This record gives sequence, structure tokens and C-alpha cells, in this order.
Amino acid sequence: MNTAELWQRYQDWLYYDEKLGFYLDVSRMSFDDAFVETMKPKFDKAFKDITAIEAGAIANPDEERMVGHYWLRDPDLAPTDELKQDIIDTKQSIIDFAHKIHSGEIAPPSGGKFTQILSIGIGGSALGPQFVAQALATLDAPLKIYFIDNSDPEGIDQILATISDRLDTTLVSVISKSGGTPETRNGMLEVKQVYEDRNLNFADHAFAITGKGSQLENQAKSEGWLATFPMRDWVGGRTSELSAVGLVAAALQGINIQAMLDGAKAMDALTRKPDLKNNPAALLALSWYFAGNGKGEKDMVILPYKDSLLLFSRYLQQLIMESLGKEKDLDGNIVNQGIAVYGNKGSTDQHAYVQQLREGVNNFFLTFIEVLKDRNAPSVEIEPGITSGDYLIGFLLGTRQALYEKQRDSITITIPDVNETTVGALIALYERAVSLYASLININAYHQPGVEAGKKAAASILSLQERVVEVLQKSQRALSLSELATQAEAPEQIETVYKIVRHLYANQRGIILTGNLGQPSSLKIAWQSH
Ligand SMILES: O=P(O)(O)OC[C@H]1O[C@](O)(CO)[C@@H](O)[C@@H]1O
Repeated sequence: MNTAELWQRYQDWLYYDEKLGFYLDVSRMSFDDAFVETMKPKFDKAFKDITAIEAGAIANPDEERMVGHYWLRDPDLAPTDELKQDIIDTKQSIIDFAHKIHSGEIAPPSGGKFTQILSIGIGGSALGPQFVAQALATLDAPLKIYFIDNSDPEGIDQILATISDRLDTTLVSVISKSGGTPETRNGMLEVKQVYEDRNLNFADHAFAITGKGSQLENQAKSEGWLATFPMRDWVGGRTSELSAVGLVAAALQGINIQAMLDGAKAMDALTRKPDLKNNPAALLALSWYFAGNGKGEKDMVILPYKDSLLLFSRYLQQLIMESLGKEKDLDGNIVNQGIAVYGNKGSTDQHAYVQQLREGVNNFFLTFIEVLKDRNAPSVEIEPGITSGDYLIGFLLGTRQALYEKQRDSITITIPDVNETTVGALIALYERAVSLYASLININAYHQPGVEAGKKAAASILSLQERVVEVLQKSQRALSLSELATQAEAPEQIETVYKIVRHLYANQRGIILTGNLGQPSSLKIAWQSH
């Protein structure tokens, strides 16, 4: 295409909403009109499906659940008055709680006010709050937030060391929809232990965000934690940022949660139009489908040219990959669907992997996110008439151009500023693009059976570890690995037994080893007391 044709294509496909100041440019996706025509019937169905979701259909058939995250920002959409009232009441309880924490009405037993939050959760119970904190929390936020989002002992130690001098003024937020996720439970138990070691009453610092009747809710209630907020079964973890999961942390950090909800509601309204060319979520879904041939054949690289949006790609990684990465379609056919998502930020990533994007394997499409406002204060001139912000946008435009020249497709999203409204709008945009794309490829975007399998496998490894330790403790002599595996009733899992032994040994957990770790069959394993 020559430059005049390209400029025309840009104008033909440019989506703009004046109120949000939001632009979407799909002109550098190389689909043609014939492709768009073939997709129209699929989109007709997708628009009907998302309307049904918003009306309360059981869009998650495996779990027999409604999918209600769109109601969170527009409670009037909720299919019953009870649900509507629940959303309104929850939001009010969050606002009240944040107010009481900020004013000191809810205060630490040692006096003063709470000064920081330690948020414990994983996946959808962490990624949204982490993204939003990075994007929107200001340096003078009333409470600073820290996260434990793994079962890594050293990671936990590092966070605890960072906050240890203010543990008495730390609010501990424990977030888990299921209320039984091991990583979250482990983090909570470790933190609770530290409070007890310091003679601080954990319950006076903790609150929970969790599903009704969960183990976590029961614990919070029986121990008298400061508060519990609900996570409803009609909101999935990866779409929970605008539920209590994201809103409590945001409100505590002084972020305007109503503006986030309003931004999302505005984007929902824009993306409700059953008109492919005038619906930005549909334009994204169309582009994703085109890029990957409806089979995820190309990876989605997300490159925001703004440091504060660094975690957006990580947040989207879960939203998109956990939603779309499915073995079977809704009719039970094996389809192995998904789209791989990665990216950090521009221009930083230009000095990392963009070399491959431009010249290497063409297995991706890129989404640039451009933010028009550079900073609040005026910028210094790095060179006459040129600022750092000019450079940043120059790098974005230059990379987009360089990729286009090499037939690498890209999408560009432009927002005026990173603020509550635009962040809410971006979250809604991708949530809705995922809903539409899931319809296009006929999969259930709202369950995650694959992750459940991993969790069950981990549990069985821990129970094997218990058996291994029991066998060693009872044995009167050192055992070979194969004897140990057989006596632990897992001869077929000898490799796992070897790895369990190696880990216990590395952590001085009672194992005595002789032999060569590099030659597993030479090992003799005993328990320390023998
Ligand atoms: O909020 P929970 O129940 O602790 O789950 C955390 C995360 O784990 C998953 O269930 C998958 O492992 C995610 O979908 C979820 O966001």
C-alpha cells in the first residue's frame, strides 16, 4: 500500500470516542474487506451471546454459573433486584471501610492510623490490584500497598523485611475467591505467625475478600477479623478487578473507584453496539481472529509506552490466556485454543526482543498503547524543541512503521492519560474483547479446568512427600531410591520421590544422603535420627 492508501485505510478504520478520548487503530492489521465480510455472521452471534451474558445467561455451563462482571459497573443490568442491591451495598461498604481506615475510626491497636496494606492473593486475586496500584497510586497515597502473591519463602521474607518496621500499622488483606488456594493460605499463615511472634493480634489487622461460606470466610469470622467483603460466584477471578477484589485496595490507596467504574461502564456502552466497525472490542476480537487464523497461531505482544502501565500485559496474560486457552470447544471437540500474551513496556522492550519481532519469526501481532499526556508538569527540552516524551512517542511510531515495513501487523490504542477512567475503560475493553472472541471460537471463557488439574497434581505430590518422610522415619536402615519409592507405594513415581528427597535434603529437613545426586541409583537415604 502506498502512503496515500495507507492514510485512507487509517481514516477508514479509525475508531474514536470523544468522551473517553479513546482511539483504536486497526489499520495496520492486514485484513481485507472480504475477510471482514466472512466474519460478520460470526459477529452477529457473538453480539447475541454477550447480550445474553449481560442478561444473566448461564455462560459458564460447566460450573453452571452466570457471568456477571459487567453488572459491577452498571448494577441496573443485574438480572435481579437482589443482585443489583448486593452490588450497590458492597460498593458502599468498601467506601465506608476505606473512609474509616483513612479517618482512623478503624485503627491499629497500637494507636495512630494504618499506614500500609499487605495484600495476599494470587492470579485474579492479585494481578488486577497490582496493575492498578502501579498505574494509579500516587506517591502520597494514604496507604502504600505491598503484595505476597506466591508460596516462595524468600519472596515472602523479602516483603516482610520491607514492611517489618511498620507491621503494627499494616492492614493485611487476604484475597481468595475459593478461600482455599494454597499459595494464599501459606502466605496468610506465614504472616499471621510473624504477627504472633511480635505479640500483635493478627485479627486486628486482617480483612478478607472471599466467597460465601469459604474456609477463609469462616476463619475471618471466627477469629473476628476487621471485615470481610464478598466475592460472588458470578464473578471470575480474572474479571474481578472491578469487584471488591480490586476496589477495596484501590479505595484504600485513595484511588477514585467510582471513576474506574464509570470508565468501565462507558466502555461497556461503546462495546455493546452490534456493529463491528463501530465497536472497539469487536475490532480487537476481529484483529485477534485475523492474526491467528482463529486458532491463536500468532502471539499477542502488548507494549504500553508508559511505565505506569507496565503490569497491564501481565494482567492481560491471565485474562486472555486463562479465558481462551481451552482444550475443548463448547460442543466438546478438541480445539486446543488460546492466544499467548507477553510484553512489558516501550521503549524499554525495543532494546530487548523487538529485534526478533522485526526480523525474526513472524509469529506475533503487536498492540501498542500510546498515552498522549507526557506528565503533569512542563517538560525540559532534551534537545531544542524536543522532550523525553517526544522521544517516547517517536519510538512508538518508529517501531510501528518499522514493523509495518516488514509485514508485521499491529494495533494501536491511544488514551489521553493514565487515570481512573481510562484504566477502567481499558479493563472493560479487554474483558469484552475476550467475551466476543470466545464466541467467535465457540469456547467457554469462564472456567479454568486446566489449572485445576495442576492444583490436584500438586496436592498429590505433597501427600507423596508425607509418605516418603513416614517411610524414612520408620525405616531401620538407609534405603535406595527404588526401595523408598516402593515402600511409599509409589514405585512408578520414583523420579518424583528423587526430587522430593533432593528438596528436603537441600533444606536440611531431616534427610541424610550418601552417594551421588547426579547418579540417583547410587543414593542411600536415611532419616537423621538413625
Ligand atoms: O481467588 P482464588 O480462589 O484464590 O484463586 C486464585 C486464582 O486461581 C485460579 O483459580 C487459577 O489457579 C484463577 O482463576 C484465580 O484467579
